[in-house]
Amino acid sequence: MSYLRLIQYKMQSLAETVALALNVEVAIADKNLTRIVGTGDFYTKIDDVCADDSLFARVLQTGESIINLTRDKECMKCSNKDSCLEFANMIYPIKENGETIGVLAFASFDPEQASLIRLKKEEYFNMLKKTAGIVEQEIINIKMTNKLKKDTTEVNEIINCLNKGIIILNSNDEIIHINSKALQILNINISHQKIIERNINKFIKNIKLSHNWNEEIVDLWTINDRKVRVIYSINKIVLGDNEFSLMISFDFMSDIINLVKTHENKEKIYFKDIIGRSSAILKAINKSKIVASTDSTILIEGKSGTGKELFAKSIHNESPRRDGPFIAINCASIPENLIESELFGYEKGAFTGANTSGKKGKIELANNGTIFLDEIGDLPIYLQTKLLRVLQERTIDRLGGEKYININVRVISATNKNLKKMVAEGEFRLDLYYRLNVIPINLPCLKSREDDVFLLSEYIIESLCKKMNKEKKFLSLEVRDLFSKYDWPGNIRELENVLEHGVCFSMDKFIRIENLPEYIQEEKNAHVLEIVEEKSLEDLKIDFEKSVITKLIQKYGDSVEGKKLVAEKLEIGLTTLYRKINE
Ligand SMILES: Nc1ncnc2c1ncn2[C@@H]1O[C@H](COP(=O)(O)OP(=O)(O)OP(=O)(O)O)[C@@H](O)[C@H]1O
Repeated sequence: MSYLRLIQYKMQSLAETVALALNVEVAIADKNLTRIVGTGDFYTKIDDVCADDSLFARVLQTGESIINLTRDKECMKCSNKDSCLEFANMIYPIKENGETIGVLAFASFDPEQASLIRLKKEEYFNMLKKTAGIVEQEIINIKMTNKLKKDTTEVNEIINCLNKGIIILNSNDEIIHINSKALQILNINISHQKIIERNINKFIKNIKLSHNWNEEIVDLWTINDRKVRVIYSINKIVLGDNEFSLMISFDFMSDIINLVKTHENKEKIYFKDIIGRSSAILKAINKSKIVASTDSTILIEGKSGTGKELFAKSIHNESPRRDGPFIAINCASIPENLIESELFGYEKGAFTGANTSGKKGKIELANNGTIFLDEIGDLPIYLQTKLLRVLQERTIDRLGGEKYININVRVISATNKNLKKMVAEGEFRLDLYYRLNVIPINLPCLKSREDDVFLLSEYIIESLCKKMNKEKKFLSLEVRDLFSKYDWPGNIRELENVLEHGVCFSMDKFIRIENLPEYIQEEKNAHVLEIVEEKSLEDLKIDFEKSVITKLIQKYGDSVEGKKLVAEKLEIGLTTLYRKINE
């Protein structure tokens, strides 16, 4: 629809006023030569299309005005000349951005009117020009209004998409935009329309608007007599003519904390980050890769430090839920009286000390993602029943809540306890055990993982050296020997700790026994005693000689120069040293 059409009624009334004041008839035709406004004889011809060889058409084509006061040769070219009743007319182009989009005409249908126009030609032409100017201005206004409406809709659309509360104020601190998240956070029982143009202080009592711009501020706002802890920032937006508005963006502090926790857990770990080539670990990785693409409930069993959390994260990050949250909760590390509210959340006022606005539980936070229930064997038996319902019905009810909330989570649980034994002893619900143990994944302990201890050591040492800004280090032969004999009750976590100690205290490129924590060194002595009891004195002498030579070569180097030094230290000839090395 053309802009002229949009302002048709307004222009009709303008035309009637002008016609009355000047004693002429007025018409406006649009770009398609359709008459859209008309007074007098023109009125009955509204919506008629003018001839395309008419004067209207010519003004449209050339963009030049025409004054035709005598029905002279100008009219002869018009195919409508025989039925035309006009005695005189003047036509002016209506332009928008330099383009002619219509025409405005003054015309007379009786001789008296015509002689008036002829008499006051200049004044009439001036009025015609001014009236065309009014029409053009009106078009600009309607365009601006349309654009503003569109901009407002766009701004609203944009700010509604933001996952933050956004309020925009004008220079009188009145709300001119507010997004749905803000309405939700403020929990104000008032419609969007009713809040617009109301002063911000009516809703947020103690908001400080004169703060440093763009800085994140943590503060307590009073909303509906509730104190709410928020983090907010204010940006000043300068509009034309020194008009400015303020944009307040804010969040509940508790939401931010939950978000941070969620992201902490969402550290991107994939199967490729799980180090190991032993058949036992490869079996676990392959099984996990297959189940990652499904939504099945998984139970990861393994001793402490075997990588249960690492597996849970990899499964999540390589599952269709990878873009959703990964929320971990350790059932053993939270005091028993807090587990229920941590897991299931609570409604406001559910118990003394509860957050006044209620709180989402971890399961609810994991909606559309994965909940990782670590150390599930430590979940108190009365909560096992509640968890069972979550697994069966996929709904939760918050503490003190009256309604069930639908949730869509994948459950991965982990344990280092023998759940089957716990079931037999009545410490774990059998039905819950079956629900959790749909796909069991068993993680092998480090001791049973063949040479993985060295592969893992290499990987861990490399990342530790990078972290500590040290040159690349290697395990000495003695340490390798110890590592392969040690039981590793703390599995990979223990290996990480032992190596951190080693890297920290090693002064050259080898990590030696003396660089390791003392309890491991004692372990070595225990092994020595075992060995002493098992071997003859002659064998022990050979072993000792071998370890001394190895150590000295590690210290002075494998070069001829290094070996000369070693022979000197041991007060033996170089040939004897070579023979011993060969032996
Ligand atoms: N295969 C592996 N490759 C690399 N790092 C590993 C591997 N397995 C475990 N780790 C590392 O060992 C440490 C312990 O792993 P994780 O926390 O996943 O074990 P866990 O079985 O969940 O332990 P816990 O039962 O004590 O909670 C982590 O730092 C982890 O990155």
